[in-house]
Amino acid sequence: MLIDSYDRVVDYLRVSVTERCNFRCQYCMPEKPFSWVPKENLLSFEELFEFMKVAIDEGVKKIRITGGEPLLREDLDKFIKMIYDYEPSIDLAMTTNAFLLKGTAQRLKNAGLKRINVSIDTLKPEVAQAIAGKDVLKNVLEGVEEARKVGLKVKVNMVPMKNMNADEIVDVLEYCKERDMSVRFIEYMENKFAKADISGLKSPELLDILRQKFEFEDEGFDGSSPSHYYRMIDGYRFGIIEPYGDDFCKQCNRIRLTAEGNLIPCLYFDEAMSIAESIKRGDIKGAAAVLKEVVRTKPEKNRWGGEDDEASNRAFYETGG
Ligand SMILES: Nc1nc2c(ncn2[C@@H]2O[C@H](COP(=O)(O)OP(=O)(O)OP(=O)(O)O)[C@@H](O)[C@H]2O)c(=O)[nH]1
Ligand SMILES: C[S@@+](CC[C@H](N)C(=O)[O-])C[C@H]1O[C@@H](n2cnc3c(N)ncnc32)[C@H](O)[C@@H]1O
Ligand code: SF4
Ligand code: SF4
Repeated sequence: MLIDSYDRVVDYLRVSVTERCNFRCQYCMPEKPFSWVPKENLLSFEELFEFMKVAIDEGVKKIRITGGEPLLREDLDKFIKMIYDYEPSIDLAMTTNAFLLKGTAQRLKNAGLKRINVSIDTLKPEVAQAIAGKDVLKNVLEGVEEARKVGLKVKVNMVPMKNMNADEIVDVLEYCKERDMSVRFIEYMENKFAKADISGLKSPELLDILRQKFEFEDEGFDGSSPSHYYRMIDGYRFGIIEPYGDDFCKQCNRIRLTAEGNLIPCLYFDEAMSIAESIKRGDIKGAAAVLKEVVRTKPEKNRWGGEDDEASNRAFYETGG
């Protein structure tokens, strides 16, 4: 079992398979194109899998494939099948923008993927275009329908922003509720790659808007999910992810692996250790030692909105959010 210095059990590995993305979301990516990490620096799926076996053997029970946009990486279904075949009981999930999901959902499901979290920030085509930098909404919504049809469990993430999509909070919730998909509203996290003038809605503002339309009760945190959950009278649950509080850090169970093989103890901080060398050498003991060291050095909590109002230097498209 992997246990950090604050007695937290680490059993959730988020794996970013690429930092590349077909969207340029205002809150995540710079507007101007930039140079990506060269493809030769990426670990192959076989190499990533070698490390994942180590992590599973050490006690990881939940694996999330993310990015950038994970569906941009070829043969993702084969990678998912490798993980599933090694340990079918793993909670095997993916976070995606869903643009390419219509043509891939069935293959991913057949390979062993159990559930997906999809970003839907708006239901208006022109707003989707403004946020993502291209006309994406039709593909996204078709991708979600296909995923549901093939039997993947779907959750939705929305980042509500003032003067952008804040007036659609109720609409997005209703869209999800009608389809029995849980929605989580994510407070915008400041980072140096986002468009400078974004102003995100904070939890009290979100709750005020939702209370005008719905009745619900505070359910608190659910296990180790970063989301604070609320339950409506009819049983429907929605969540709010509040990184500016650090409540969910107390039960943090996660580490992150980038496509280049950097193992990251905390989403907020720059620190990371590479497993690439050990894995390429076939040094499984070395990779396991790096994993244990990263878990040992996991910080207690983030510093978003701390005394100095700090913002993260980390790119979410690199770490996978
Ligand atoms: N500050 C902080 N935010 C996080 C962390 N994990 C997830 N988030 C935020 O929550 C967003 C949604 O996460 P998802 O990729 O959907 O994964 P998840 O919430 O772990 O998924 P579930 O297993 O379905 O609960 C991320 O993109 C981040 O914005 C974390 O460790 N710290
Ligand atoms: C980095 S993306 C990667 C997966 C996929 N491309 C997607 O968008 O779902 C993962 C999550 O990070 C969230 N995210 C990115 N930048 C963020 C920010 N500045 N604040 C809050 N959430 C952010 C997105 O909304 C998305 O739900
Ligand atoms: S949030 Fe996801 S879809 Fe949007 S730019 Fe970042 S990685 Fe791409
Ligand atoms: S900010 Fe760091 S410590 Fe807090 S939940 Fe996220 S990864 Fe864990």
